[in-house]
Amino acid sequence: MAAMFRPLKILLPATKHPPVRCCSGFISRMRYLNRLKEDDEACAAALQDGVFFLFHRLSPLLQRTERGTFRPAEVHCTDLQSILERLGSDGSSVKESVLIGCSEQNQAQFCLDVGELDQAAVEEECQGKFVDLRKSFFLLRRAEAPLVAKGQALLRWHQTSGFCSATGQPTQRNQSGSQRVCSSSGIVYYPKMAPVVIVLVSDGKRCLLGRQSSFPPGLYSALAGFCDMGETLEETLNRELAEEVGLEVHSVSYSSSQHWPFPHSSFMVGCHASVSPAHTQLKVDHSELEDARWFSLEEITAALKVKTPPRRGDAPSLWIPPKHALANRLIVEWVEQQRQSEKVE
Ligand SMILES: NC(=O)c1ccc[n+]([C@@H]2O[C@H](COP(=O)([O-])OP(=O)(O)OC[C@H]3O[C@@H](n4cnc5c(N)ncnc54)[C@H](O)[C@@H]3O)[C@@H](O)[C@H]2O)c1
Ligand SMILES: [Mg+2]
Repeated sequence: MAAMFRPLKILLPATKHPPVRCCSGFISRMRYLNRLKEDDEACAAALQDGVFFLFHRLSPLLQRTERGTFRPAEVHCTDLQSILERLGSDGSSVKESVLIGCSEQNQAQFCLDVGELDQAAVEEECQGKFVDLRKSFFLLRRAEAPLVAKGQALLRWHQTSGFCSATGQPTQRNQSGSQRVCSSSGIVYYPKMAPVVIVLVSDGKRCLLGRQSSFPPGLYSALAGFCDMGETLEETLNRELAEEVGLEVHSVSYSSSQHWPFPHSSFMVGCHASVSPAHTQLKVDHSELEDARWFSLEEITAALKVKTPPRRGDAPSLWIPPKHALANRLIVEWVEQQRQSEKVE
């Protein structure tokens, strides 16, 4: 029988999600940002007083804090101009920055790739280090990682969208970097994200995780798949589970979402789904997944305690995606739910 899908519902109390910002400060910031996106002159003025996150060939610049943690280096516009001058640049590249946000102090935030400058010289000037995005994403705090990922995704989009796919003519960006327009046809291009559904399936006592052969040893994650053209989220979820593990689920609920920068920009929609304990047999498609298995609460609890991936030569042990990944959030939510239902029983 085909799986039945109820409308997606919010699984957890709203307090588990980032608070909805309802103060007037938030509204005015959002309106200011929207104006900067649309109005080239206003954005050019904001560049003169903005803060900049620097990248070198798409790797973000990080600084070590006194506590030994990492944060993205923030450079004020006037400091940036002097640094560029000292490194022999005329500063014209600043207008290639992309707008990524607005601080609580209403200061516009931009990202700039200084890939044309000597990497070590910029690092010395800024007392930081350019670190590959995959590494830096997991070194940063949960609040900062998405900002850096967003900046890198936008910079990458501009670097690869210089020409119109209809006319082959150059495209020109607006000042904020929120769009590009073909100089010949006027076609407007916006940054693209690929929608992906990620789902944690439970049979009531165990949850289902899988691994691709490209994953590091021992790493298992919730199952994920790109949406095909024309599909609803529920249809993608249904198809992916059928394709990858031969399962039909009987209920689906929405948890939360995230922008995922790897390997390119995806918009990940996280869901929970259930199967009845009588229909848990897996038929894994090994062309897609190296392995998929049901894991008990004890196994998942132990995996959540693994803070660093096992090193080469260590005994193989289960570990799951780190805390910035939506898969981790789904797994933590499932563990909380299991513990709550254990208390009730
Ligand atoms: N944030 C997280 O917690 C988390 C966890 C697991 C997976 N992911 C991400 O989810 C994404 C999808 O997972 P998957 O690899 O299992 O997907 P998948 O099962 O759809 O298989 C990937 C294959 O789908 C095809 N494909 C179709 N549309 C595509 C598109 N727009 N872009 C790229 N490939 C496309 C390609 O052939 C590709 O090899 C991956 O990029 C992965 O990084 C994120
Ligand atoms: Mg998949």
